[in-house]
Amino acid sequence: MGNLPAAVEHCLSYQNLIREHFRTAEKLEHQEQVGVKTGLPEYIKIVEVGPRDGLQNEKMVVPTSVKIELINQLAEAGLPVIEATSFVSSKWVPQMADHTEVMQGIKRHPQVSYPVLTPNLQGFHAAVAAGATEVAVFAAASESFSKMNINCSIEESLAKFEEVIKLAKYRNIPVRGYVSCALGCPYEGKIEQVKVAEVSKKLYSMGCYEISLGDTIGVGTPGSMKKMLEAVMKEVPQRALAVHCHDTYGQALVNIFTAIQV
Ligand SMILES: CC(C)(COP(=O)([O-])OP(=O)([O-])OC[C@H]1O[C@@H](n2cnc3c(N)ncnc32)[C@H](O)[C@@H]1OP(=O)([O-])[O-])[C@@H](O)C(=O)NCCC(=O)NCCSC(=O)C[C@@](C)(O)CC(=O)[O-]
Repeated sequence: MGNLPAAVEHCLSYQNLIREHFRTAEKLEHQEQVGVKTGLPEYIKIVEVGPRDGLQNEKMVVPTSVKIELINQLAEAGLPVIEATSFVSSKWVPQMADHTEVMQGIKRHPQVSYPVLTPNLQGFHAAVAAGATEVAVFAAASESFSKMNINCSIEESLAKFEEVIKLAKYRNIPVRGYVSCALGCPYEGKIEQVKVAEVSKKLYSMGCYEISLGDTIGVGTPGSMKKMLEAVMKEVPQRALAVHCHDTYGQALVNIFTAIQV
């Protein structure tokens, strides 16, 4: 998965992150030429999401001290970005109810950034109060998933995210954007690529510095990944795109590899 020491250069503060983002963009521009020869980039940014996306799915709530130790060990292992928790309703996701304690308990490494999920202004305020310096908003390309996940339509969710992004910009806090169901939905099945591209474009236009395209239920294949990315790349610059692949059917690695090649 790429050149880890280069990835470790990633920086925590907004200024450094943005600087790094543009530096990455330069690297990527260079890679576009290298890539023509090798088909593979020299640099891959890894966003570790286990403490949030992994632990939110555990039936038993993992003790806060174990979460903190996990995040600290992931940082020690050299990961540049560790999504630490989410500031969502504890009625909806009890596994993340200890978000504030987690954020305040971890040892912050200056080279590591610790983004957290914030679905609305309430979550954003709580995240900032807990010490978050990067946040992520999470939309979906499926109306049914949006309703089931965050209790509102895609359009309504984008309005809430716009408020978060505006305030985040004002406070110099970078915002990452997710688009769930980019390759399929648990309720609607196939999702049109134009819808994925449309939601991605909206989040990017609002100010998300990176759009992570989620294969939420792991139904993607190399073929569908390639087509979806090609559709999204018409609307969002390639260097601002990431993929988030669930391994439900053992296809995550090959899908990630396809995304890297694309
Ligand atoms: C979005 C809400 C909050 C809307 O939930 P809602 O019930 O529609 O919210 P509301 O505004 O009507 O408020 C109702 C109650 O929720 C509270 N509330 C309102 N906002 C917050 C907040 N931020 N933090 C804590 N509490 C909150 C609010 O204070 C109120 O409390 P009450 O008065 O009833 O006591 C809810 O639906 C929710 O928390 N959903 C959880 C969604 C979630 O975490 N999903 C998993 C992450 S997404 C994901 O995994 C996909 C991803 C990112 O990994 C990519 C991929 O794989 O595709």
